[in-house]
Amino acid sequence: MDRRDWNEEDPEEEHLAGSLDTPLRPDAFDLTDEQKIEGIAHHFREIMQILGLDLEDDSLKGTPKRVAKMYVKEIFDGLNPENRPTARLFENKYGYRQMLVERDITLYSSCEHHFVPIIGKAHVAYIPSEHVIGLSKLNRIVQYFGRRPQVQERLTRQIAQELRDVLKSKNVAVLIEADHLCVMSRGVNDVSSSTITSEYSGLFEQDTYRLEFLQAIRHNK
Ligand SMILES: Nc1nc2c(ncn2[C@@H]2O[C@H](COP(=O)(O)OP(=O)(O)OP(=O)(O)O)[C@@H](O)[C@H]2O)c(=O)[nH]1
Ligand SMILES: [Zn+2]
Repeated sequence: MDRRDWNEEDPEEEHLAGSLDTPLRPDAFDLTDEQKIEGIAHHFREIMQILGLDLEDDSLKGTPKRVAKMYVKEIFDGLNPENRPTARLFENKYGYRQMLVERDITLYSSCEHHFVPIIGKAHVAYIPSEHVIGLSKLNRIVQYFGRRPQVQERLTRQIAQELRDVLKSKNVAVLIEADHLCVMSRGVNDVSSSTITSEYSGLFEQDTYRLEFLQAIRHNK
């Protein structure tokens, strides 16, 4: 049996293991956005027709195109690497060496199993060394990876990995608390449960840093 099933002796190796990539087809970028919108609108029209909806109806006739645009340009535009946020780094002239926590970042994503919303909050933290990052870029990174069909586990890890890459530091923490509409509004119809996922690396593997982070995100404004 794999040692790591029982004993996380090498946490660094552990957090780097596994595939973080959103599964994409090799031809994922062959079509332009306009071609994607046209294709999705065509197929969505068929879905609506099969459901028995009257596409001549004033209110419904624009829906296939509306949904297609929403997929390509809004809720799934994080599939397009061109939309990856550029992370503005500033020299850490202030010599700030403590934890920086950006908490309560609004998170919208979509469940890749049911294509319905995941709504929640992301909390991220890092410990600066040579550089600090523009605050809004933390929100933008969360937003970018949220705008894909996702499972919360992968979303959490993609955000953490991006922060490590951008900041060139392992000292990163990410915690997401979210409601899954696929759990709330259908299936088990549970409106009270929510899902918490996290990733800690570098100094955040240590209890003191992790607890400081957890305390910071629980504290009321
Ligand atoms: N691990 C994980 N599971 C998720 C996430 N979002 C949705 N799911 C689950 O994905 C599972 C899909 O299971 P299936 O049995 O194939 O789908 P289903 O028949 O619609 O399942 P029910 O939701 O139980 O009705 C469900 O249990 C969902 O709750 C997520 O972010 N992470
Ligand atoms: Zn789902």
